[in-house]
This record gives sequence, structure tokens and C-alpha cells, in this order.
Amino acid sequence: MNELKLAVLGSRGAGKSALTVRFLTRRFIGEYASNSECIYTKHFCLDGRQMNLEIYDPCSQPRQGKLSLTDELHWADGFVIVYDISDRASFAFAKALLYRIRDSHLAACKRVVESAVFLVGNKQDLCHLREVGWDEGQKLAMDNKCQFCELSAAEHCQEVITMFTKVLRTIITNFKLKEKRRPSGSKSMAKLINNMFGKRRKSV
Ligand SMILES: Nc1nc2c(ncn2[C@@H]2O[C@H](COP(=O)(O)OP(=O)(O)OP(=O)(O)O)[C@@H](O)[C@H]2O)c(=O)[nH]1
Repeated sequence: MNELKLAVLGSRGAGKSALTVRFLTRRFIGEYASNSECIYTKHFCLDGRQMNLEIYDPCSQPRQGKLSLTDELHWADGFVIVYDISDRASFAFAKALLYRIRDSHLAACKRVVESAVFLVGNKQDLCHLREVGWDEGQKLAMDNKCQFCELSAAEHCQEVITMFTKVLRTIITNFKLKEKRRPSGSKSMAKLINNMFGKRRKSV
């Protein structure tokens, strides 16, 4: 059984809860409690594998001040970073979140998990009030090596499901890559013995 942990981050009102609830229940409710943080759990099957998924939906984070994110960075296997296309300040906040995640990956040399981040421009139905261009979102995602889409939690059920599914698949791929890169104990010991004694025998 795979345990996957996903954090949905972004500024106040960007639509973190709307996206999460849409994915988990297929429904758009309209108003969501914003004063409490939630960890939703869901048991589901992806590509024939059973998964236990936890999604962290925090209450609003401060727009000012230093972003710590230390707990989230330790906890999560992947991130959905949400901004509202009709709110430029939310885009600036999403940018700061991406930089913080990138810096922590660079510090830990965690190259394989870098791409388990999805940047989402939400509220595409409000494009008449648009303050952030599609190309700006796309460029920010490319600069930070993450996936990107614009959608509307209010109107696009299938797009929301597809976005979450993509980021979960990326997490699973990263798990597999990590497994491959870590040699098994007996194999690496055999290699070590072979290197030592093999070389010695040659020199006699
Ligand atoms: N028009 C439109 N409104 C949306 C969309 N997604 C969310 N909203 C609305 O935006 C408001 C904020 O949505 P939430 O999901 O509570 O946002 P949040 O990021 O969880 O907000 P906090 O919990 O305060 O951090 C609500 O009134 C939602 O109905 C969308 O795609 N289109």
C-alpha cells in the first residue's frame, strides 16, 4: 500500500479548499471554513495500485514575513500551489512558495522530488477580471521545473481530477526512481567485496 502526502498551498481565498473538496467529492460547495486547517484522507486506486492519500489544506498563510514551511516541507511528498488568476497578489505569494520549495530541495539535493509540484491558476471562469496572464503562470512553472495549468474549481470537475492525478503519478514515479537509485544492501556489499578481493587477486 502506498502512502502519499500532498499539501495544497496558496494565499487566502485562492481556492485551496474548493480544489481539494472538488477532487475528493466531485462537488463545488461555494463556501468553505477558512479558520481551520484540515488533513483529508482518502483511500483510492490509481493505475491498479491501492493508495492511502492524505491532503493537507492549511488555513490561510500570512502574505508578509518569512515563509517558514518547514513542517510542510518535511511532511509532504508533493505540492499543489494555487493562485487566483484575478488576484495578482496571490500570484506573488505562489511565486514565493515555489522559491521556498525550490531552495529547500536545492539545500537537500533532492533533485528527484523537484517535479512533484503543480502550479495552478484557479478561477479561470473569472477571466474577464484576469490580472495574471496564462503565459506568466507558464513561465513561472517552467523556471521552477514544475507542472502548470489554469482551471476553475467552480466549473471544471474533470480538469481538477486530472491535475491531482498528474501530481500523484509524479510522486509515485519519484518514489520508484528513489527505490532504483538505492542499491540493495546485499548487492552493494557483494560489489564492495568483489572490488576489494577482485583487485587484490589481479595484483598477485
Ligand atoms: N468564481 C470562482 N470562485 C471560486 C473558485 N474556487 C473557489 N472560489 C471561491 O473563492 C472563495 C475562496 O475559496 P476557498 O476554497 O475557501 O479558498 P482557500 O484558498 O481555501 O481560502 P482560505 O481557506 O481562506 O485560505 C470561495 O468563495 C469560493 O467559492 C473558482 O474556480 N471560481
